[in-house]
Amino acid sequence: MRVGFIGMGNMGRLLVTALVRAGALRPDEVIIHSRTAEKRRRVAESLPGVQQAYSGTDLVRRCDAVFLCVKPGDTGAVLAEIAPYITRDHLLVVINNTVTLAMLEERTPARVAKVIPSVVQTVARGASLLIFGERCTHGDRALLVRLMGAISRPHVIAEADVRAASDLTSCGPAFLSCAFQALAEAACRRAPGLPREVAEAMVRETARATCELMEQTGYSFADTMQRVSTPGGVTAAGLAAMRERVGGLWDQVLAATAAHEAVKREQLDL
Ligand SMILES: NC(=O)C1=CN([C@@H]2O[C@H](COP(=O)(O)OP(=O)(O)OC[C@H]3O[C@@H](n4cnc5c(N)ncnc54)[C@H](O)[C@@H]3O)[C@@H](O)[C@H]2O)C=CC1
Ligand SMILES: O=C(O)[C@@H]1CCC=N1
Repeated sequence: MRVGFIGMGNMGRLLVTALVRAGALRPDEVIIHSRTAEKRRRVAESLPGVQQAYSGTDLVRRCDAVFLCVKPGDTGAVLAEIAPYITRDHLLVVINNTVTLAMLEERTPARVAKVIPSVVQTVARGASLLIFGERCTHGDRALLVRLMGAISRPHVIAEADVRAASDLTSCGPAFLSCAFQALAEAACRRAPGLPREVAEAMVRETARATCELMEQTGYSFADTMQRVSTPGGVTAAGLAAMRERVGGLWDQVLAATAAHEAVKREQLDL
């Protein structure tokens, strides 16, 4: 089995590194290509045994499965180069939601799938999303579940649900960081003696421990809120203030990502 990765930016580099370090792929099973030679050289040097391809077509000819780790807008150019060399024996995997499985199936005879990773897979944690096209075989499904299972908790979902689910899993680290940063900043405005880095560390430690508490006890979010809210106490007062705004806020955030994605999909040269 040879698995190729085209695009050695943040995500391509992260996936190759995490999969090899987790032992999900042997270095000699991995072939990488990136538009910038320096980027692929750096990754190959950091992972001895990983091979470099000198063009997209070189990579496709040498691989059974190919991950397209480029930005949605660069997918058309990559496909223009590699599509003539893609056969039905290839598994073609896209890692963004803007490019649809139907677009790939139309352009190539490959079995196609979508894997939505997350930056938290740098530490081999968090959720990933898997979406399989109709041409995928049992072996393709097993392969992607095994690979992503080595570095994350994979969830197989319908393509129609990916935008919102991806807001939880792949945009999630940014959205949660934004919310946590605002919480720490609000505390610092009220407690001038509290250094910002200390407030941010307090939020991180509390977030990590809250998740561990829920995992270990089986508490839901509602259970956790109830446990913390002493009757007549301060948490309930704070939650009442939050509830006025937070539902509508997240609806707006998810509407913004969906609208942006729709525009970008319209602009694809696919
Ligand atoms: N950053 C994140 O947390 C996540 C990103 N994604 C998706 O991952 C994809 C890549 O994102 P990033 O790695 O953040 O972007 P990036 O810009 O860091 O990396 C893209 C890489 O593709 C290379 N590239 C472009 N055209 C090429 C071509 N024709 N041949 C070979 N290489 C080429 C570029 O040189 C660049 O290194 C995007 O589709 C994004 O939506 C998905 C989940 C999470
Ligand atoms: O911001 C983006 O477009 C990518 C996709 C999900 C996370 N990062």
